[in-house]
Amino acid sequence: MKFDVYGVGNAITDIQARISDELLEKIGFTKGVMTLVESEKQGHVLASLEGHPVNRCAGGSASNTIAGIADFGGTAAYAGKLADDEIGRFWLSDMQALGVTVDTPLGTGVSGTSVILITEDAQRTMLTHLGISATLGPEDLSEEQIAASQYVYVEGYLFTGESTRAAAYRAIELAKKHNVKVAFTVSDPFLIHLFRDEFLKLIAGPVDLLFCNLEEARSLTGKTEPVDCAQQLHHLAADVALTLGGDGSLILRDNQVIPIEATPVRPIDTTGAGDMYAAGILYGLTNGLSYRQAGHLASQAAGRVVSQLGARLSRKFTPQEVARFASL
Ligand SMILES: Nc1ncnc2c1ncn2[C@@H]1O[C@H](COP(=O)(O)OP(=O)(O)OP(=O)(O)O)[C@@H](O)[C@H]1O
Ligand SMILES: O=C(O)C[C@@H](O)[C@H](O)C(=O)CO
Repeated sequence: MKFDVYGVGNAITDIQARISDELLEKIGFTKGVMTLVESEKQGHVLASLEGHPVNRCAGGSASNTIAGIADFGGTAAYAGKLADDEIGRFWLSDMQALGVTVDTPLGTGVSGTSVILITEDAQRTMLTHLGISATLGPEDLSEEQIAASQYVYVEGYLFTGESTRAAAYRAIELAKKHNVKVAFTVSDPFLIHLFRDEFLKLIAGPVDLLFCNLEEARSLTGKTEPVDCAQQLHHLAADVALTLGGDGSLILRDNQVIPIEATPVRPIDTTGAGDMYAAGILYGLTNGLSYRQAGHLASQAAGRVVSQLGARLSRKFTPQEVARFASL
């Protein structure tokens, strides 16, 4: 079996609710970022959502990207840790239904969940309890599957734990050993405050393709203008995809700046926008598209996920749509 992409991440199930800014303020978490919390805290927050419809959906940053690649018709494998509980089995069956290879055995404990609060501006605020996902370690990776992949995709969230950080480094090491490209997503601005030097070392070292959003790029570079941020990062990494929310994205490749427009949509929920964008780029690059074509596909895919509730596409792309969007 050959894979377009092998993903490594915290396997998380999302529990989503749409709430007002007033309620978010009352709950008291920073809007737009991910905060790690204990499950008791999640329970208190969920209890305070009385009367709000709550929806459940498989999630996790790298796993959303891997699911997106499968949605386009790509081949993918994933390493992430789930418990043998109702949520873990739900997550796994969702991934397997997409044809994604996940060989990490279910463990004992509690599966990771993220309570995602979506405000009227379509922004998402995430309260994540990692549970067993934090125990993913180097031993959970498949060297054989990594060697059979074109890219390994590593999420920055893995750096919040010793075991998951070791898994990230091992995945990168195995990728390099087998001449597999390394793609890395910064994941969240708070991680840069904790791991700036480490991330910069990775970006200037083994990372072949970097994904980040504008806030992350500004924080990494100290620059303000998107193109200045992207160019500075491109001095470090061969390929850079800088996302700019509703303003689209910039792809930098061979000292060339490729601007990609956003797809005009009515935003409902931005959860997973960056993840789905990465799916479009990675699917495109591993399936013969140019960087510009991959960017168009990524923009269409991210636009679709922004115009619906949840991080996974509720309506998949047909092969005809993939071909049409990629040729724009
Ligand atoms: N309002 C929007 N309208 C259209 N497309 C959007 C909008 N917001 C985001 N996108 C698309 O999604 C891509 C990624 O968005 P963004 O830069 O917000 O990433 P992100 O911060 O990583 O997202 P998230 O963390 O919410 O998943 C953008 O480059 C764009 O293509
Ligand atoms: O970053 C996002 O917008 C969402 C995801 O990465 C996601 O679904 C997640 O990490 C929580 O499960």
